[in-house]
Amino acid sequence: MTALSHGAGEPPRPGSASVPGSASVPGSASVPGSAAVPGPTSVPGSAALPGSAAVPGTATDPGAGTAPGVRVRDLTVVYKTPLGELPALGGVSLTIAPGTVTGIVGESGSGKSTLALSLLNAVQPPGRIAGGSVEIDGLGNVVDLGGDRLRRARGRHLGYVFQAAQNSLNPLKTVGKQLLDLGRSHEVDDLPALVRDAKDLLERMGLDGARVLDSHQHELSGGMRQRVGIMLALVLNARLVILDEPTTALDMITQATILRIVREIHDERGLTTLMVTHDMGVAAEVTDRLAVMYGGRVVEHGRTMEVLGSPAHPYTRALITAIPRLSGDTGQSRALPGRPPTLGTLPARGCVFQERCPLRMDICTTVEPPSITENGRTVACHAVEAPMTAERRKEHA
Ligand SMILES: Nc1ncnc2c1ncn2[C@@H]1O[C@H](COP(=O)(O)OP(=O)(O)OP(=O)(O)O)[C@@H](O)[C@H]1O
Repeated sequence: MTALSHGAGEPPRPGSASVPGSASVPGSASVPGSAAVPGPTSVPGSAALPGSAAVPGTATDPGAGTAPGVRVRDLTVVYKTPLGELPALGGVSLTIAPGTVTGIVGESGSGKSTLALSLLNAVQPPGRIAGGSVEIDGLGNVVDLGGDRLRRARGRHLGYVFQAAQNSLNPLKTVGKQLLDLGRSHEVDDLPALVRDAKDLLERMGLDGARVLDSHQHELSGGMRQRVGIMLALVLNARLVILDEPTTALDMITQATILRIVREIHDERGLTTLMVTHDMGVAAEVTDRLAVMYGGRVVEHGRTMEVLGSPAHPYTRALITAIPRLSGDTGQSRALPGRPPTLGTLPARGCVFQERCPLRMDICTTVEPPSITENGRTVACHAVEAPMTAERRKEHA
């Protein structure tokens, strides 16, 4: 997990426990030690959609108003370690269809937060994007964006909440004051409408909107602050929303409720949403597509119900078997044996999952499996690929 630090609008450092104030909030003036916010200027696609409380007076932006698609290609992100630069993402490719909610699941350290940060070009030292591209409709390749263009893009197009959102607010200002700062920094000219939208969002998430806007950070519980973080990510009406475990301070039932509400807002406003989660149950309920990560790779990606209903990759199968309510048999559920790799223990060659894989073959120790896509499902596994190839041969015989 990761946090988006604010102060200077600096993005977060994945994996670093020491990131101050995290979850973030697009746009807005930052105050030292405050939650802040990279990315200024105007509000993304504010054309009102049915049911949405759109932000009025916003920019005329070519990418605004429609849900963007995202194409990640061969993305490699490395972190500097005592052993040298090691890849946290090793050539990830992932296509996110416009208008979908895509869940990213996988054990701790699999690279979920690093991937989410890369979509904002927000990987911080000691990490860096070492190769590949992230094409976002209306924005282009964000890996090539920098400086003011990048800050503007984050505000206009990208709403985001990173984990630990509860620590990201400015302790010196009320939430309402921070909301107004956010609106001004994005050139929202109807600030009263922005406040109405914020209240509406907070109330949908079960809070007293007026009271929360009048409160300082210390007057709110962790779960309330996380909901404020979600509100701030949505209130500017960005069309691409990136949520990295935004509800961990909430109990399980409230988490599920809030994510259901996020899903409703996604549908009403016509967004593209990426949601990092540890919770496969939540993923099953609110996502359209699921990408399963392991060792800095996307090992399987497809329609959520298909991935969960008939997992192809042995890692996906193991993940599902480890969760009783998904495997449907509490007697059968068991923890995945072994440990996920760290940057220093990733196999130098072959498949990243080889050490824990029940289907391991000789080739798995020497050749990295390619990602093969069939019928909307992408799987990177030699053991899965062999039967698929045989099937294809039969079909063409
Ligand atoms: N600042 C850093 N310096 C060195 N290594 C890092 C740093 N941040 C992340 N990593 C490493 O990169 C890999 C991917 O980390 P990342 O935080 O993206 O995983 P994750 O799947 O989001 O994990 P979690 O579920 O625990 O948040 C891990 O091995 C992690 O230890």
